Amino acid sequence: MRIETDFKLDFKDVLIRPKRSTLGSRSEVDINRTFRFRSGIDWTGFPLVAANMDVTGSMGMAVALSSFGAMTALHKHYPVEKLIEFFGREDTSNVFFSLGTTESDREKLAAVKQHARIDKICLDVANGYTEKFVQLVSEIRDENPEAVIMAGNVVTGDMTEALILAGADIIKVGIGPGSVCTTRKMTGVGYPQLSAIIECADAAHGLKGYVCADGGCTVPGDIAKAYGAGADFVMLGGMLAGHDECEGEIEYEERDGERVAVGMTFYGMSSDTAMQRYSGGVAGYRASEGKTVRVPYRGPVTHTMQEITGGVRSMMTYIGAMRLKEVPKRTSFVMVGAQLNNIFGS
Ligand SMILES: NC(=O)C1=CN([C@@H]2O[C@H](COP(=O)(O)OP(=O)(O)OC[C@H]3O[C@@H](n4cnc5c(N)ncnc54)[C@H](OP(=O)(O)O)[C@@H]3O)[C@@H](O)[C@H]2O)C=CC1
Ligand SMILES: Nc1nc2c(ncn2[C@@H]2O[C@H](COP(=O)(O)O)[C@@H](O)[C@H]2O)c(=O)[nH]1
Ligand SMILES: [K+]
Repeated sequence: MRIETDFKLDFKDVLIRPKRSTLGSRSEVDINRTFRFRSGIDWTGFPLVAANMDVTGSMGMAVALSSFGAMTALHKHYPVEKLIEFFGREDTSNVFFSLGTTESDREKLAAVKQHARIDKICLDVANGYTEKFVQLVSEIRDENPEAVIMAGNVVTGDMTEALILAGADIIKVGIGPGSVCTTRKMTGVGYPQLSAIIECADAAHGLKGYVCADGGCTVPGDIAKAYGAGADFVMLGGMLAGHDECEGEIEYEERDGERVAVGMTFYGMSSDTAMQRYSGGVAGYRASEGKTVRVPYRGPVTHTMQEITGGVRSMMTYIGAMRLKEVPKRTSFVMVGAQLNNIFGS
């Protein structure tokens, strides 16, 4: 047994220190960034990604976020016909095709590729530390030499490097920080998300790779901190749940004779709910590592996206970063014991 005694940080442990700047307005900053991937593909946009979860990784979300220049990783449970139709019809430069480790996921990708161009792939597993996963990344790279490949999840520099060397362009970072995740509770495994981003970004950038901070953002300021820590992309589940563009039943209540939308169910992809839906239950040797919650109904995602982009723009003027790419260089974090005044709620 060994103990690492460095203190590792989460979003809640830091604030970003303001710096003098020449920027006069939040309209002057550019939240878009251009990436050149080693496959040769360029992408320009606001590097935010809707998570490949049933509720948020929807085709409706993909269309809505695209209008903000942001991305969506579709969930992996769409039937092949629907994917062929979608990838054939829409501009999909902001859309990831997601797959896990099963042979049927790969067959689906192959089938869709016969009809449409797939140039962004998200290879997503709970535990990115297995040799099998490294092997899978390298096979998917061989089969898709021109695609941008995002792969994860991991939380340390060594595994970030291994997956980039195996062929991934973007490493997805986060084990256990998610809003409907119970991995830390069930397994005791995890890593504080801000430190994970800092350490994985350092490793990835040294190899000309990128990182996507996945999970744990609860407010726009957490997204700002993720960019400050070196995240090239930020993935959101919970913050995008509850909107019209999500997949899932909206719940209604009668209020004063009127039927009003009040909530929506949101669940982890490793929860009982997901396992009942896709695997006919929880296998005997494992436990669920996700929960099912009811989130308030929040209307169209546009308003939430405006809050997010507005928050990021404002952060950039506070630290004098004209472009998103400059944010980590301009970021000094201060460690804090408390950060929010909750007298009227959070
Ligand atoms: N970022 C995070 O912290 C987490 C994210 N998730 C999300 O939920 C989705 C579904 O997860 P899930 O159904 O658990 O599995 P995955 O779909 O990620 O992985 C399944 C494969 O990995 C093997 N595996 C080995 N060790 C583990 C482990 N510790 N946890 C999970 N699988 C393992 C499984 O074999 P076998 O079943 O035989 O063990 C199976 O072959 C993931 O794709 C991810 O999006 C889930 C948990 C954590
Ligand atoms: N441990 C688990 N993690 C999960 C599960 N379903 C999804 N996830 C991860 O969470 C993020 C989204 O995080 P959020 O804080 O923005 O909501 C998602 O991308 C996955 O990596 C799960 O069942 N268990
Ligand atoms: K998680």
